[in-house]
Amino acid sequence: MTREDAAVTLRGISRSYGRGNAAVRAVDNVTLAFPRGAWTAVMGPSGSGKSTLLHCAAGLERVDEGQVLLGDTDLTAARDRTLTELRRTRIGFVFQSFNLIGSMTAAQNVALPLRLAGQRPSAAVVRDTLASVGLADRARHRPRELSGGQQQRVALARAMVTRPDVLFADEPTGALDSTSAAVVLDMMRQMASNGQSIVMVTHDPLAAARADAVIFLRDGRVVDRLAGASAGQVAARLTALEVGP
Ligand SMILES: Nc1ncnc2c1ncn2[C@@H]1O[C@H](COP(=O)(O)OP(=O)(O)OP(=O)(O)O)[C@@H](O)[C@H]1O
Repeated sequence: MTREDAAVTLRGISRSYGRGNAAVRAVDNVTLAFPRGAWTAVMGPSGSGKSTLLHCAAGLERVDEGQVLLGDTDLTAARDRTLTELRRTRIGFVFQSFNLIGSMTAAQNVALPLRLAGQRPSAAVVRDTLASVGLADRARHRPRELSGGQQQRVALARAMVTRPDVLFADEPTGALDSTSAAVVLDMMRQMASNGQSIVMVTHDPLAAARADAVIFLRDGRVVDRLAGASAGQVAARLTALEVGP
């Protein structure tokens, strides 16, 4: 894959926590490209470094070694201010716990990234973005007045309103029942089909099977990759890694 085809390129990245005997190499010399316009899932046993990898790729955390490129932009060389700006304008993030602001309506939550970027969001943009996740009629509702699935859809709309280069998702269906999860995954599938690059960490083989490809981590390293796999194939691979040598 050339650099032009990659939404995010990781070159020999490592990230450790702690010092001395207590040091943990959460991500260990990973080289990987997340293709542009594709949905990639990241799986692996608990503690294999999935969240750390995602946070490093999204510029939420610094790497100790190696290089992270967002398109052509070197995040590792960026100063903190530049990185904050890049995160606001070119990266979208959704979390397991939604992270909406409770005192704001759905529309205000969706408008927030544009406001933070110094723009005055038009009502039409906010309305259209909420409509794209099927929540045009919930614009004035606050998070506590919405179901978990609806809250995650507001979070998706908030992440997408800036038209980010990459949408990062950390366990986006982890707090949802299976019906709400399926709706959220359908929306992410639609976004990917429209050309949105997505990188998603998940424990759920059903969620991973909706992605175009699945990367498997163990002990901070990439150990396998499946493309177009069924949920059963993904689950079997994950189980083998969890019990493997
Ligand atoms: N802030 C931190 N301080 C110390 N150690 C950490 C920190 N964050 C992660 N680690 C360690 O780094 C390793 C990888 O953690 P990480 O959260 O990236 O794994 P994960 O695959 O996302 O796990 P899970 O599936 O359980 O969420 C683990 O051993 C973890 O204990």
